This record gives sequence, C-alpha cells and structure tokens, in this order.
Amino acid sequence: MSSPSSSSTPSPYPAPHPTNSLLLAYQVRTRTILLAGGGPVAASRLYHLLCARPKKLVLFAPDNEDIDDEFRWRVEGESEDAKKGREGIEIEWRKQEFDPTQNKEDLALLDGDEIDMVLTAIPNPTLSTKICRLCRARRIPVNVADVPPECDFYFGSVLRRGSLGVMVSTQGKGPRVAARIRRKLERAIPENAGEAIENVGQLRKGLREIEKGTGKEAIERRMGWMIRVSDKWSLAQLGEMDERMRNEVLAGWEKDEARGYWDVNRGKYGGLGWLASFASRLGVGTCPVVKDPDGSAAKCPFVMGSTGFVLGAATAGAVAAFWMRRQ
Ligand SMILES: C[C@@]1(CC(=O)O)c2cc3[nH]c(cc4nc(cc5[nH]c(cc(n2)[C@H]1CCC(=O)O)[C@@](C)(CC(=O)O)[C@@H]5CCC(=O)O)C(CC(=O)O)=C4CCC(=O)O)c(CCC(=O)O)c3CC(=O)O
Ligand SMILES: NC(=O)C1=CN([C@@H]2O[C@H](COP(=O)(O)OP(=O)(O)OC[C@H]3O[C@@H](n4cnc5c(N)ncnc54)[C@H](O)[C@@H]3O)[C@@H](O)[C@H]2O)C=CC1
Repeated sequence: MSSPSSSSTPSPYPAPHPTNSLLLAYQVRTRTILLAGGGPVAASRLYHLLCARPKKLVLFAPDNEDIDDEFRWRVEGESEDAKKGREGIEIEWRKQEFDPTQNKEDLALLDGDEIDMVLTAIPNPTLSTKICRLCRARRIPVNVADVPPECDFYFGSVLRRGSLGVMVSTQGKGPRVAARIRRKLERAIPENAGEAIENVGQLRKGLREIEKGTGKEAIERRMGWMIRVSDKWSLAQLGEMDERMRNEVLAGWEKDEARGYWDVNRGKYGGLGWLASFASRLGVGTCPVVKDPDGSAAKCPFVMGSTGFVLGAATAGAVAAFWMRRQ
C-alpha cells in the first residue's frame, strides 16, 4: 500500500507544468469550421485549416480589394496546386461580412448543429467579442485572432514535414519568439524526417496486415517487435526504406527477427553491406554510450573521448621521443 509522501521525499513523478493548455492534434475530418475574415491572418488560418483537411469550411469575407492574394488563391485558384490543396474539402465562400448580431441567417448558423468551430480574423474587436460570447453560449470552440481571453484554443507556430507536425506554443506570451524557435527546430530536424515517418507508417500498416490480432497478446508482440525494429534504424535510414526493404523487414516477423538497415542491404557496396550488417550486430558503428539509433559512433562521447585520449598520448609520445633523440 502506498503511504502519503512527506514534503521532504522527492516526488517520483514530474510535477504538472502549469501551461494552462492541452496540446493535442485535433482531428477535424468530420467537422465544419467557420472562418471570418479575408486578410493575411485569415489566409494563414486557411492554410492551417487546409492542412487539417476538415469536412467543410464556411468562409465569410466580402469579395473586394481587401482580400488577401493568398486567401483568394487558396479558395479560387485554378492551378493544379491550388486545386490539390483544397481537394476533398467542401468550401463555401459567403462573400459578405459575418455578423450574427445583425444578420439572422448568420445567427441561425451558430444556432444550428453544423458549425463545430469558429475562427475570426477581422479588424473589429467589438464584433469579435460579441461573436465570441455567442459561440461560448452555444459551446462552440472559438478563436479570435490576437485576443487571448477570447480564444478557447491558441494557434501555435507550426512546422510540417509530411505527416510530421511540431507545434511551438508560448501560451500567448511570445508569438514571434515561438516562430523563431520553430525556425530553429526546422533547421535541426533532418530533411527527410517526413519520409522517415511515412515509411514507418507503411511498415506499421504492413505489420497489421500480417498480424491482424486485436487481443492483448497480439498487440504486445506487435508493439515489442516494432520497438526493436524502429530502434535499429536511424532517421536517415528510415527515410530510405522502400518497398523492397519494407518487405524484407516484414519477412523477419515470423522468425521474431528485428532487421536493421544493413540486414536488408547486404548487397550494398558490392556485397560489402554484409560486413556492416555483421558489425551492427556487434554494436560497432553505433554509439555504445548514448543508445540512440541516430547517434553514430563518430558523435559518441565514449568513442570521441577515447580517440582524443589515444591521439593525445600518441602526440605526447612523439614529442617525448623527438626530445629524447635530440638529447
Ligand atoms: C494568443 C495568440 C492567439 C491566436 O492568434 O491564436 C496570439 C496573440 C497575439 N499575437 C500578437 C502579435 C503577433 N503575433 C505574431 C505571430 C503569430 N501569432 C501566433 C499565435 C498567437 N498570437 C496566439 C498565441 C500563440 C503562442 O503564444 O504560442 C502564431 C504563433 C500562430 C498563428 O497566428 O498562426 C504566429 C507566428 C506563426 C509563425 O510565423 O510561425 C506576431 C509576429 C509576426 O507577425 O511576425 C506578432 C507581432 C509581434 C508581437 O506582438 O509579439 C498580439 C499582439 C497584438 C497587438 O499588439 O495588438 C497578440 C495579442 C496579445 O498578445 O495580447
Ligand atoms: N497575428 C498578427 O501578427 C496580426 C494580427 N492582426 C489581427 O488580426 C485581425 C485581422 O488582421 P488582417 O488579417 O491583417 O486583416 P485586415 O485588417 O487586413 O483585413 C480584414 C479582412 O476581413 C474582412 N472583414 C472585415 N470584417 C469582417 C466580418 N465581420 N466578417 C468577415 N470578414 C470581415 C475585410 O473585408 C478584410 O478582407 C485584426 O483584427 C488584427 O487585430 C493584425 C495584424 C497582425
């Protein structure tokens, strides 16, 4: 039985960090989202909404010269890219201001059960506040661009690479700094991280086709094997995993073998790949200290430390030998 811990005992678990928001990846596939505004901020919201692929978007913005170019391109652009960006999403552009305080039809939209989320990016704080109140009274989550108390959720600074998404949130304290941190992360994340994730997704899909079980035992075996395989591949190697490699990795499932990159690329470098496969089994080439598939021996603190020591000793020895010969 556990006993209440005294204040002097260190807590065994991390204390909840009071960030006051739940960071989630919200699925909107079946949702309808209303966006009011047609300026640059609305265009940026629209981009993120299109990435999320909701069922339907209801856009409100008068069709005049204030419409942001990107906004118009995303909604009406005729190029293949513009069309592809909105493929499968029903978009209804109501070319008028959204004003549920004056327009009964607009209010009826909020009263109905169609709208799941409301975003406003309009230069009218008084109207925004009223829209916010109407939404909250109807339990519709709302975001008023740049008015933190009127946001049930904040937009963050987001970086996307294929299926990989990273959001930086500062709880409204420093959005420009959030963007700077996002750019720093963009540089730190390997170029092909997106492909690596797509390929892992394909591998997991393939595995579930071989082992379809939904029982506890099947799930545990599937997860255990997947963890062992994932840990054998660096991000760069995962980014290279094609159908052939995937099939060879999956062929290891029956034998309970977790095959790494070199195990399925033995023919590489004129057949010398087998040497790398053998070496990787002995742990050569990976960092023995930081057990990280992306930590190569070249960056390993142990290997670097001992190499430094050997080089230092060799230099000292050479200097001493030279000095003694001169005596
Ligand atoms: C609370 C929040 C509500 C929301 O909009 O959801 C909000 C609020 C406010 N923003 C303000 C200003 C600026 N916002 C940006 C940029 C971004 N703002 C974003 C989000 C958020 N902004 C939410 C919090 C997110 C978080 O903290 O993590 C980003 C991350 C995402 C996005 O908008 O998509 C996007 C960067 C995206 C990227 O590039 O990656 C810039 C920089 C620029 O334009 O270069 C400036 C000018 C510089 C400055 O003021 O710092 C002001 C002051 C207005 C005034 O002074 O009147 C307020 C209101 C206040 O703080 O009270
Ligand atoms: N995050 C940021 O860096 C910035 C945020 N903002 C905030 O975002 C809001 C929008 O800024 P911008 O995108 O620069 O817009 P903007 O001010 O350039 O244009 C507003 C657009 O919304 C339309 N509009 C006005 N009232 C509307 C309504 N009731 N319904 C539908 N559409 C309506 C206008 O016709 C126009 O197309 C502003 O309220 C401002 O406070 C503004 C500048 C920077």
